Amino acid sequence: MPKVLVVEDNRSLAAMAKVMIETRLGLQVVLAGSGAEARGLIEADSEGFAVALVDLNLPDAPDGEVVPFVQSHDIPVVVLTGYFGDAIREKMLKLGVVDYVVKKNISAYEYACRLVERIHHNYRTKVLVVDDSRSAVANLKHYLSIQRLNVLTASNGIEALGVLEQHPDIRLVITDYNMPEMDGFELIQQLRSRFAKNQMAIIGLSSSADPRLSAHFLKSGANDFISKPFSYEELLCRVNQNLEYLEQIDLIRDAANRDYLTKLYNRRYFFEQGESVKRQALRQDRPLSLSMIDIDHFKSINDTYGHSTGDEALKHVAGLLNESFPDDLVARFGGEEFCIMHRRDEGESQQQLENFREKVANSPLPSDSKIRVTVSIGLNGCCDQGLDDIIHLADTKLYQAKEQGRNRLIV
Ligand SMILES: Nc1nc2c(ncn2[C@@H]2O[C@H](COP(=O)(O)OP(=O)(O)OP(=O)(O)O)[C@@H](O)[C@H]2O)c(=O)[nH]1
Repeated sequence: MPKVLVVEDNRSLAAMAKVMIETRLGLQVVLAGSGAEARGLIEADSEGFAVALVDLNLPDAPDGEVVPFVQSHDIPVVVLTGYFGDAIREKMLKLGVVDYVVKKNISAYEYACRLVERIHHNYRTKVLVVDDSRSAVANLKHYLSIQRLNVLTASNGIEALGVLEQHPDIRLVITDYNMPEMDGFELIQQLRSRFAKNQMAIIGLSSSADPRLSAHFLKSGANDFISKPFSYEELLCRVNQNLEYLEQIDLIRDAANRDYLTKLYNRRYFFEQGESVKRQALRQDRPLSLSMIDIDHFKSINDTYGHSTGDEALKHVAGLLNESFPDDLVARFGGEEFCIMHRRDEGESQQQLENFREKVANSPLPSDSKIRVTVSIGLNGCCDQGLDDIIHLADTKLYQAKEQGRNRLIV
């Protein structure tokens, strides 16, 4: 699990930051009460810290001396300071800290917590910078790298489209307006024909004094616009805002696609995705198979131990499904019934499903070692029938498994 280092001599503030980061972000926090302790922890730690929150004024490092040391170990730093002035701001930005937070009240810690989350996500977020000026690209790359974003570059629109072919998971494009070959507007139009606004953010960039430019960028499909020259902080805020917006949309989309209790995909998503997995497999001539899985005598679990134990059993089986079929499309179809689209043929799936069936039968519920459940399974190959028909065939086999005594697989 990624770790966060909090360097703070005030114990209650340190404890508050720890609770906030651990409960909200699920990241592990390591506390250091002094500069010396921070140095010791960093030197002793081989895995490294994803980010550090560093108090500027420590008894043994009263003037931010810890900051360069932390940075020299390639750890991004968010500075916490009780006092704020232009001199400190200049000094910290020159050092290349991610941001500085004035410790005025709890909202300062909430902001710091959001920055930690942002950096944590940025490690796996790709940004494309498109500008024909090498110095502008270098400057942006430097600023974005401070925030731990993965920066790709292109010097015009045509080159940018090529980079996107290689990296379709780019989440943010920052593009200049005036470029040879293909300018910023044409690039945005091309991008918008492939990526919707809630899939990829685009920030337009220009040094032109023409006031119509920002509106033109936004009308072309950009999410935002920055005038050159800009400060590091303006860039930070705009980039963060746009990425946060995309991630909120991802969360909403994900919540709509998943079952609330087990967090597996729901039936609607299974049908939506299943069709495209099927089409892709057909195109690439790869095998597929489909299984229906049902927990045996589930009603009696509810009746004997109560509904919450029934819920726990569902989550338990869902956990084993995730563990056993990490590459497949797994969904809760409703009640105590699950469906898997396996990216392999019947023979291979049969072996995997037998292992899974045995694992379920041998794994008691975490809360009570006396309670175990079993599952019945129907498995069918995926040929050129429709998804409904394949599900129906697997379902028929599942009922045969029930009729033949349960806790078994019928192919
Ligand atoms: N706890 C809990 N129970 C659920 C949930 N959804 C459905 N159920 C219960 O699951 C039970 C399914 O029972 P049945 O369809 O009779 O099947 P069964 O008892 O598993 O019997 P067989 O399938 O024939 O082995 C019903 O009692 C539902 O109320 C849920 O989200 N949580």
